[in-house]
Amino acid sequence: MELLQGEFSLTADLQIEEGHKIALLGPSGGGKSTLLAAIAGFKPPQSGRILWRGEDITNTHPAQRPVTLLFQDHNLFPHLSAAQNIGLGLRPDLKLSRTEHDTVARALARVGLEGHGPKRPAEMSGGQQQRVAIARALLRDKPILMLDEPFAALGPALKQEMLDLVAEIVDAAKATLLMVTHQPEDAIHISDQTLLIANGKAHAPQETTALLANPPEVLRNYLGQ
Ligand SMILES: Nc1ncnc2c1ncn2[C@@H]1O[C@H](COP(=O)(O)OP(=O)(O)OP(=O)(O)O)[C@@H](O)[C@H]1O
Repeated sequence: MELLQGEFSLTADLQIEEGHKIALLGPSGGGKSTLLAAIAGFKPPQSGRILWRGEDITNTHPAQRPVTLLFQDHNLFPHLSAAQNIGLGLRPDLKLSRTEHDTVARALARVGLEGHGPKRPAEMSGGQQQRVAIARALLRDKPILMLDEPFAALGPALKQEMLDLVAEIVDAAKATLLMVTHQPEDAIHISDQTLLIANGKAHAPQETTALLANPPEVLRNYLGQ
């Protein structure tokens, strides 16, 4: 597919195999967020198609796509509590059953926020807010989870913990993960494949360790090697 955006054009001619955990790596402005937005249905391509399990979803409404997309920030509704924000992942009308309330409580505990359910985002730190957003994304149970630099606001220890949690949940659900990161060590930590995007071209995913052991020039420049 090809997507035009002002002066910028993104081309992506590639296939992603289900069940992989894929890091998106490449220079700022290269098109990483644009690719995720195209897959999620927020930016329509000018030409080409996006297929999911052989079905053309190029014109499918974002809500109907098999995808959850989590941004670095602006993920939570400020007037809702942490528990309500998570509950939205289960039921958009928030009419939760007792079992669903329990699921929300477990999700909060899972991201280390037991007892924080009644708090509103403004009463929480940036990292705590992001953990709430992650809890909701994980509950949505879609086959593709896309994270756009999700852990930038977290300290190193917490970031490792969250990467491990995401990996564990993605593996358990046999889901596919696409995660934008600027940290090669995060790519090594969580991904088995890495998709390089530079200068508006998305390359086919390659094995992360092999790619980073022998990076092409554009990746070497980006990594400062
Ligand atoms: N709404 C827009 N209108 C016009 N151009 C845009 C728009 N949004 C982004 N761009 C341009 O598209 C290009 C790709 O942006 P994109 O956000 O996908 O890059 P990125 O690889 O995610 O960068 P970063 O690592 O800095 O987040 C950039 O050159 C950017 O200036």
